[in-house]
Amino acid sequence: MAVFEVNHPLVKHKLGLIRQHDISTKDFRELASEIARLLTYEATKDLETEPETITGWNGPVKVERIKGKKITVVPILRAGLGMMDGVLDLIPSARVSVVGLYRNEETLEPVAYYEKFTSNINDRTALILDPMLATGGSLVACINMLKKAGCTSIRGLFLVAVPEGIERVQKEHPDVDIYVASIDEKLNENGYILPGLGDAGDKIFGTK
Ligand SMILES: O=P(O)(O)OC[C@H]1O[C@H](OP(=O)(O)OP(=O)(O)O)[C@H](O)[C@@H]1O
Ligand SMILES: O=c1cc[nH]c(=O)[nH]1
Ligand SMILES: [Mg+2]
Repeated sequence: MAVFEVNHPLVKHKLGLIRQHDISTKDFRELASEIARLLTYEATKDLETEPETITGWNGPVKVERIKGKKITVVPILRAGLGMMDGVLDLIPSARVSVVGLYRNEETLEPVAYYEKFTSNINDRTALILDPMLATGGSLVACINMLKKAGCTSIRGLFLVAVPEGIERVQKEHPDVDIYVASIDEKLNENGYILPGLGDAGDKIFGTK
């Protein structure tokens, strides 16, 4: 498994803005989407292409098109929806598969409540979307659900992660690659990422 921390200046700048404590719902949403777009650019840079000849303005012209497995985007409800528009901006024809998970606030264990996958998920690369990778429990649960459905090619896109969550996923699912805008320091006693973003779901949905 490879972990890519995307150290692009635009990503760093936008992370600085999204960490602001009094950020509005509107700004948080816009920045989550913009960073997701930049992560998508990185997470798709090794997709294979194949040559094709099309008719251009002056006759035949050789172009390239993406070949191989098509993509399904997998937002983890709720907060993952905040990254979806940014990803679909770059991959507009991707199918969307949805996983509903919430973290029990006391045990920090993930609770699954919804699953709706695109057909033929075994023929697609899954791009899991979630702003936060904390203990890693939610990501491991989501990967388990995807693999059970037959998916064999999985990547995850996150705004912020911590080393312990990454290590857990590396151990349980060494075949899954992770793209993250920032690997932060640690979890606090309530399982929140420091310095982190706070509760990403609440910030995207305006529920606090
Ligand atoms: O790595 P973990 O320790 O599992 O924590 C990360 C999960 O917690 C958050 O979701 P939350 O449970 O707050 O649900 P929400 O998106 O509905 O707010 C976040 O969006 C991740 O899914
Ligand atoms: O810091 C965290 C950890 C889990 N979920 C969040 O929304 N934020
Ligand atoms: Mg939440």
